[in-house]
Amino acid sequence: MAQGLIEVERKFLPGPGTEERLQELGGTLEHRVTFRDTYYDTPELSLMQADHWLRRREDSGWELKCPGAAGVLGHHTEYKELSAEPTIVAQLCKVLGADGLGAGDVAAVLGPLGLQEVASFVTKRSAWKLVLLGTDEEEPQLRVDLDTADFGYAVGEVEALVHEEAEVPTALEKIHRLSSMLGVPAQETAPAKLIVYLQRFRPQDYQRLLEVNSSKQRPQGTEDPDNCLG
Ligand SMILES: Cc1ncc(C[n+]2csc(CCOP(=O)(O)OP(=O)(O)OP(=O)(O)O)c2C)c(N)n1
Ligand SMILES: [Mg+2]
Repeated sequence: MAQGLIEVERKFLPGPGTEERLQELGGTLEHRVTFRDTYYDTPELSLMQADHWLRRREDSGWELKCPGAAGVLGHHTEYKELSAEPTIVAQLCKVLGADGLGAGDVAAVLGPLGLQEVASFVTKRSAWKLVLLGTDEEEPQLRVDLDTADFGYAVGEVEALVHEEAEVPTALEKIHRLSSMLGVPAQETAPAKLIVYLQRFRPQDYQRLLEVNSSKQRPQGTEDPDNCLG
């Protein structure tokens, strides 16, 4: 992925007819791929608590997702994706309040920053692309990923990659239109694979994240329909 693009996406729960529906809508299957993601954080989950998500994806290298202007908003999320290692290291140092580690490899700063593996799982993905007919602008093209993680959780995402914040509203409008054409209920949200992994295999970490997010996002005593952990 090109450096610093903004990923705008909406997750949903795919059904048995989702691929057929994508074909009916003119979508083309780009590829089916299998990869392992390994996520890293401090023992206190300082990165995740700051809405930063560091992972090494097999065959793609290091990636850091940082919140965009919206972060998690209602049913969609907006993240900047960093993939150049010096940029990732600089951002990690900033978030974790560390100085003087230079701008080297991510692997070299894991130890000094106290980062360790917190989750690792394999995803089988079918990746689709689609141009919505009847829209004035072809860009941004929409992508739909249908993922199944090796711990038995399936999730889809409709996403657009844009270069700047000004393009986000158009991207969102298209994402919502396609989601509706795919039959995704307007109010449906689906958690990220990593969040379900933590919920199942690291329940204390999951609880900790939930508490931090709840206290950040809502006034005391109110409901939390848009909790960013989905
Ligand atoms: C509903 C919701 N979604 C995401 C987040 C934030 N978040 C949780 S885990 C997480 C990191 C994993 O992101 P995700 O898009 O689920 O991973 P994946 O689809 O495998 O990667 P891609 O190929 O798209 O780059 C984020 C950003 C959130 N807080 N709430
Ligand atoms: Mg995604």
